[in-house]
Parts: sequence; C-alpha cells; structure tokens
Amino acid sequence: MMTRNRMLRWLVCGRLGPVWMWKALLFFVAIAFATQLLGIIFNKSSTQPAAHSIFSSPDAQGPSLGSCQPHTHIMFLKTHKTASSTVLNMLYRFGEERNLRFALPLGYQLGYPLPFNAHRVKGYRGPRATEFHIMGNHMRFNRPEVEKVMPADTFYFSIIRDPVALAESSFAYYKEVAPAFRKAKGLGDFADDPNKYYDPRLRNNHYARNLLWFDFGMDNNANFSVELAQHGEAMIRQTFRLILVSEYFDQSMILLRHALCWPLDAVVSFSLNARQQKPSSNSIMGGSWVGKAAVAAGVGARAGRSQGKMLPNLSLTDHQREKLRQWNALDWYLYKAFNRTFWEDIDKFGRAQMEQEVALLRMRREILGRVCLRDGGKPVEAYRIRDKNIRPFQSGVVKILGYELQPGLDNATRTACLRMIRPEIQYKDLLDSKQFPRPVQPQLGQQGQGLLAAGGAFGRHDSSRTGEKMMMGEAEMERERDWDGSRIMKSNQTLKGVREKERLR
Ligand SMILES: Nc1ncnc2c1ncn2[C@@H]1O[C@H](COP(=O)(O)OS(=O)(=O)O)[C@@H](OP(=O)(O)O)[C@H]1O
Repeated sequence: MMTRNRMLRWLVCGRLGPVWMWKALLFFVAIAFATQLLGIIFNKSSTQPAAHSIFSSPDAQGPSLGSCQPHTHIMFLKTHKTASSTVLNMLYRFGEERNLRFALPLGYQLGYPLPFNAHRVKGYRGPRATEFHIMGNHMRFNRPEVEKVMPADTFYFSIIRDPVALAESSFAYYKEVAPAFRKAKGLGDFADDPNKYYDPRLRNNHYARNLLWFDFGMDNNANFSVELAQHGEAMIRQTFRLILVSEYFDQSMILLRHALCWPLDAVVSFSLNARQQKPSSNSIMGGSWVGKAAVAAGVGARAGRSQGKMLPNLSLTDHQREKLRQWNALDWYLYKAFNRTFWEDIDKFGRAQMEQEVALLRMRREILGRVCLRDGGKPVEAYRIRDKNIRPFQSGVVKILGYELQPGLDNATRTACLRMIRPEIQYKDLLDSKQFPRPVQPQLGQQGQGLLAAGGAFGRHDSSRTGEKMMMGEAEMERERDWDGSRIMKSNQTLKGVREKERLR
C-alpha cells in the first residue's frame, strides 16, 4: 500500500507535475468550454444561418387562400396620418423579398402636395416603358398620371381614419408646418373657430382641412354639399378596389391579405410612426432628440425651431370634436361612407371567419414581437435607439417612436425583423440603392449625409447603414430642391419642364 502511494506521488509530482497544476488546467479547460457553449447559445447571429427561422415556419402562411395567385402590381395611396407608414412597410417588405420594382420618388414623396406627375418617379421613361410593381409613397392622387406608370391590372387601395383622430395626429405632427395650426394655442382653440386661423391660400394649410379629400386629389376647400361628396366618393370607388380603415387595422389586414392573396406574415406588422402620447420627464421642453439631431446636423430650419416649444395641447371637448367633424365635412362624409362598406365587406367575408383570422394575426404579431423586439416590443423614443438606421424621423415637438431589435438573433431572423421596423425614410433609401446601384464614392463614404424631407418637415439624416450593404443612392448626384424640401435630379430635363409649370400654380 505504502509503495503504491509513493509510486503515485512520484508519478504525479515527479513526472506529470504537481496536483495544483492539474487542477488549474482542468479549471481553464472548463472555463473555455463554458465560454464556447455560451457563445453558441447567445451569439449565433454573426456566423450561422438559421436552420429554421420563425419566418419560415408554416404559421407564416396563415390559413389557406385557395388557388389564387399573389398580386404583384399594386398602387397604395398613402394618405397622411392614417397608419399608412405601417402599410407601406408591408409593401416594402413584400417587394424587397421578391425583388419587385418600386415606383420610387426622386426625393421622399411623389411631388406632394402637387398633383402627382409621372415624371416624379425615379427611372420613369415614358408610359409603361418600365415595369413597376409597387407604388406607395406619399402623393396627391392623379389617376391619369398614375396610369402612365402602373400596369393596367394594378390593384389600387388606400386607407382612411376618423377625421377627429386624424386631426389630432396631424396637429401634433404638422403644428410647425401648417400656418393654420402654428397660430392656434391648441387643437381645441383651432376647433372652436378654424376660420380665425385658416387661410386657404397659404402653403401647407391642407394639413389642417379635409386632408383625406386632398390626398385623393380633390379640392379640400370646396364647400360641402351632399352632391359633391357623393361625386368624390364615386370617383374613389371607380379606382380603388379596397379602402382600409385605420381604426380597424387588423380587420383591414385580413381583407387586404385575401384581396391580394398574400401570406399571413406579409400583413403582420408593428405599428410605425406612432406618436408618444404622454410626455416623458425630459420631453416637455426642447432637448428632445429632434432638437439635438437638428443641431448636430446643422439644420436651423424647421426641426431646429421646435426646440424649446411646448408640446401641443390636443385635448378636445365633445363639442370641439363635433366642430372638427363639421370643419372636415368632406372627410367625415368619406369616412362614414367607406366605413359602412368596409363592414359590408366583412359581412360578405363572414364575421366568424374574420374573428378567427384576426385572432391568428394578433397571435402571430405577439410571437414575432417577442422574437424580434427588445423590451417586450414596447415602442421607444428615438434617442434611445442606438442604431441610427432604425431611428424614426422626427417632426415638430411630438416624439415619433420606434423599436430596438432583440440582440443575438440569427442572420435570417435579424434580417426579417429589421425589415419590419425599418422606418420609411431609411427603407426608401435602401430600396433606391438596390434599384439604382451606384459605385461607392470614397469622399462621402459611410458617413455621407443627405438632406431629407418627410411628411412636409425638414431635417437631416445620416445615410450610413448597418445590417445590409448599401450603395450610394442619389445622394451625390447633382440635385436641386424639390417643393417639399427634398431634392431632385437636375439632369432630368422633362422633370424640369414639369416643375416650371408647377411653380406657376
Ligand atoms: N397598426 C396601426 N393601427 C392604428 N394606428 C396606427 C397603426 N400604425 C400606426 N398607426 C398610427 O398612424 C399614425 C401615423 O400615420 P402615418 O404613418 O400615415 O403618418 S404619415 O402621414 O406617414 O406621417 C400615428 O397616429 P398618432 O400616434 O395618433 O399620431 C400612428 O400611431
């Protein structure tokens, strides 16, 4: 026994080293193994493609649609403050995933608020010369010009919202842009006596009256009459196969999915462009993200001016709500008319079937929200979003919220999640760069900055990108200012001619 112990000690201490050395070695091996394991669990994203992304599960398809073929020629009239950015995001995603061609604006809007002209589309080369699949950026509708761009079998659809809710959203967003709103202390004051603040001749005042009617291409200052309203309604029905209702967004998505023959995931979305309802501790006065961003970007104009301004007062009495309905009588008429037929369509679809599909849609949104979004999917203020490529554009003093991605996603899931939360401006830039690839210009490099305008307000954004490889879009092309503050190419002679005519209006 003694001899064996002595032999062991000799073996361990003499030939193989001391016991403490073995213990230390084992300890380091264990640590290295655990680190590897944790790395695999938490950091699969950078190296491994997802074998089974949640987006490729059978649930992504939703209930069967029969033997229909998905529509790929689509025109969406993106009305203002109606959840239209959320809808546009779906169109962007659907088209990007299938390499469809978008009729994109030269800047960020298709000539808005001037009536749409085909030459506003980047790459337009005469009636139907190019096959465009999807058109959906802000425009003032003008059917003959749209028909020059889009194929004859295009599916036209749009979205509306209760004019009172729309007025709240518009007042908050365009307070500094529309002169009629700028002068009013709050929305209630404006509602009490709109004529005191409203001058129809002033630019941007269309945001303050019958904005839906205006976006559909009609005269928002026309005196209300049932005959005129019916005529407008009939014009819309002639062109648009479906009018969604923002208040019933999920039911709208089910009708849309069936009309377009699209998979369920194509109409699952996270609400974009939402306004912060309650001010946070540091949001009453300037110092907001928009102020800082504007200062950093050297933009002293509209975005910068919002610094130091109070949040707009949006509270309304029942009487003021009613007055807003009267003030926006043409929109109120449209809302009631299309809301009625919306529910008739749901009756035809089947109420029980609708309930089932809406429940599936909501379940799917919740699952994707848990997978994709940080903080349980709660929208957050822009300044808290570290990645500037998913920070939403800010307008006025209200804060437009966005999302952060869940960390540690695999590549496929991350790409799909990113598409769902990428704000409109950045998404348009990305699609633009894919459709019109240009060599990277080293002098602008990744930090190239582009002046932008969206929703009628000015600001700056950084055109550097993460997540997907970006090529320079039109940023470095010779450009001139568009009506809405965005920039258009000088080289487009036809467009120049069009613009000269437009200036005379
Ligand atoms: N899914 C869904 N359902 C209902 N409402 C939604 C949805 N997504 C966005 N929103 C609300 O739509 C408002 C923004 O509208 P838009 O994106 O059309 O604005 S914009 O004209 O493009 O600036 C904005 O309204 P307010 O928050 O009242 O300003 C968003 O909160």
